[in-house]
Amino acid sequence: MSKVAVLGAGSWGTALSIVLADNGHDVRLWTHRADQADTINSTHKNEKYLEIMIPKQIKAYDDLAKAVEDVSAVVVVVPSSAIRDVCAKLNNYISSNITIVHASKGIEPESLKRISEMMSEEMSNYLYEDIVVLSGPSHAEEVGKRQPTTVTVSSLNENNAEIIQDLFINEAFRVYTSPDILGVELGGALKNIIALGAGISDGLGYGDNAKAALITRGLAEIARLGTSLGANPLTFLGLPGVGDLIVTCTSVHSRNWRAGNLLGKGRKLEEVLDQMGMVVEGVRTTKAAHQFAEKQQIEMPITKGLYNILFEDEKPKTVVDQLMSRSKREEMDDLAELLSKKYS
Ligand SMILES: NC(=O)C1=CN([C@@H]2O[C@H](COP(=O)(O)OP(=O)(O)OC[C@H]3O[C@@H](n4cnc5c(N)ncnc54)[C@H](OP(=O)(O)O)[C@@H]3O)[C@@H](O)[C@H]2O)C=CC1
Ligand SMILES: O=C(CO)COP(=O)(O)O
Repeated sequence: MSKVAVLGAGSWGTALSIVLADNGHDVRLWTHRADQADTINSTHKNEKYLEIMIPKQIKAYDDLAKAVEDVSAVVVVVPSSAIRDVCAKLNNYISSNITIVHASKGIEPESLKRISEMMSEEMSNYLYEDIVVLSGPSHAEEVGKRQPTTVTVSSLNENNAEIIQDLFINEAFRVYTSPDILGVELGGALKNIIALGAGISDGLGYGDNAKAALITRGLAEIARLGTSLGANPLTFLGLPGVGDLIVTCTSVHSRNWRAGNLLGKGRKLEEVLDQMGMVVEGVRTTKAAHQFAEKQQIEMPITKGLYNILFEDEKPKTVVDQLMSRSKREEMDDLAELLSKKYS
């Protein structure tokens, strides 16, 4: 049994706490809201975020210092926009013998940093190499019900990845390892852009053909950006790539798909985000990926279309028409080249 702190009491932090509690660990769920900590401790519910009973051995805290006291591992699972703030505070209370994993999905606009990079910048006690990421096709709503789920953990420090694998793995939650933290983080972040697109497509009333096209050509964009940075292209065919694309583009649980769906039905972005009440990471990540693609001159037409819908007030239908009337080309040209370079 280990003492583990989970930082972030939204839907994913709550679901991951349940997995840890099922594995017999002493779980401290930290929230920045005192009233939410009281409610969780007295009712064992966190209804705004997850409609499920929370095991009694999960204790909620609003005091970060107390939540991380004597723990052997910390799971950071706040929205990407809060990562720097939370990790800067965390740095005051922990030392490098605690294993840190994050389960958030995003890229920071302007700096274009991944989550593990932001974390190591904010935590002087931690090396980038030691941080672990947990990612894969895993909606909180199903994990909370103990439905079969598979994820991947990755770190340059193989030992740390295995510690996190052992912490979480159980009969309903199967955890693989991967050495490709770059690919694992990029796959998890970038699929949210495509999920917004899939929601928009459904909202416009398009069918399965359009969604399959978005998933497949979206994967090509993700792999193009990822391999240009040095990720293993095969990572994008695994759970953090295709796996997460499928689950997020096809599920009504997905916040990104749901937000896209409302946009496709003609609603305005601000209105949609207000209504969601939960983080829609794809919006921020679209901005970051678009900036990256422009800077590095990487072809990402779906991302560009999404950027135009979200930030330039372009009509979704116009973007679909533009994507469908691009000049003709071979399907695999640059991807085949990337793969052959990697394996030649
Ligand atoms: N939900 C899911 O199924 C999955 C989510 N993820 C990823 O996990 C991350 C978190 O997502 P999710 O749990 O769904 O998000 P939610 O919107 O459900 O919850 C976010 C939580 O973070 C809290 N929070 C926001 N800002 C801060 C801050 N500065 N300090 C402390 N806490 C803060 C929120 O508090 P408040 O109530 O005050 O807003 C809320 O409790 C995202 O990156 C997401 O992509 C990954 C896989 C699955
Ligand atoms: O990353 C997720 C599932 O793997 C959750 O996606 P949403 O944030 O779109 O719900």
